[in-house]
Amino acid sequence: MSAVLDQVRETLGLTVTPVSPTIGAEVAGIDLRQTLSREQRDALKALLLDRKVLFFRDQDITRDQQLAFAANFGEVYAHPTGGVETHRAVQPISAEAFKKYDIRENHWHTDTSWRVNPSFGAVLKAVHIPEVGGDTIWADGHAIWKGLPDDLKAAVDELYVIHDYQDALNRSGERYPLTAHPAIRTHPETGQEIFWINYSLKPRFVDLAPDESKALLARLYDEVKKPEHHARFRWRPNSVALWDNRAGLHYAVRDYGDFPRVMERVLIGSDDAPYRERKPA
Ligand SMILES: O=C(O)CCC(=O)C(=O)O
Ligand SMILES: [Fe+2]
Repeated sequence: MSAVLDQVRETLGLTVTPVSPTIGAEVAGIDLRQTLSREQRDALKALLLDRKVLFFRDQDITRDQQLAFAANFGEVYAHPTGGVETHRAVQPISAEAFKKYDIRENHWHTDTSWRVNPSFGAVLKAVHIPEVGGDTIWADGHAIWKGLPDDLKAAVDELYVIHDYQDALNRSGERYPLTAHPAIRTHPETGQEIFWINYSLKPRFVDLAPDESKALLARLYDEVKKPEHHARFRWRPNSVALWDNRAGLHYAVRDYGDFPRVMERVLIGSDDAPYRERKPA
């Protein structure tokens, strides 16, 4: 495992348990109710860059503490669909909360990709876990890119994808312009090539005919779905996840029937680091 993990274990007494070779780790030995020291914050940031998503158990944090934890990594962003009554930037994630939109989290997606500068990441807390099911899966965008067959890599390398939030929100009456991002982005901090297509926002490739675009997206979706690229998390009450939205995709599994499932999410700012142009392969 990476040097970052060894260093964090030694210097801060954290227990870091990777859940796959490249993505995900459970982190114990830290209390998210407390203000983080600079060393703790820097260590978690380094771990996050390395692991792409971090999981914490038994963190009985208030909404204010969740906001404060998120703020260690950037400015908190209030999503336009709104927050809980008491906190505008704590977004309820549940069937109930999404009733008036066409938003579904059981597509492979990235968060707020309709923005010119999408979010850096998010802190998600489990509030009410269904009796069965309701896991969340994160996919390593770099592993997806690396695993693409050469012809797919070449086909997608220079393409831009449309992110269409208007369609998802059409029942809310709000208006959003279309945004385009490269299908393969360079991560602004790690420099990794990241497969970054949001399948929940009616993706289509700029410069491809609709049929061609659809066929290519479908072939790529098969790559995204490969379990080898995934870290799957089984929630318990007071579980918390922190992910780097620039590093891959995620998917909330809708396998809990009518059991209620309630999560609360704090989005972390925009990814203000400039998107570097990718060097030709
Ligand atoms: O509900 C979940 O597990 C994840 C939902 C999601 O996609 C998000 O919070 O960004
Ligand atoms: Fe999401």
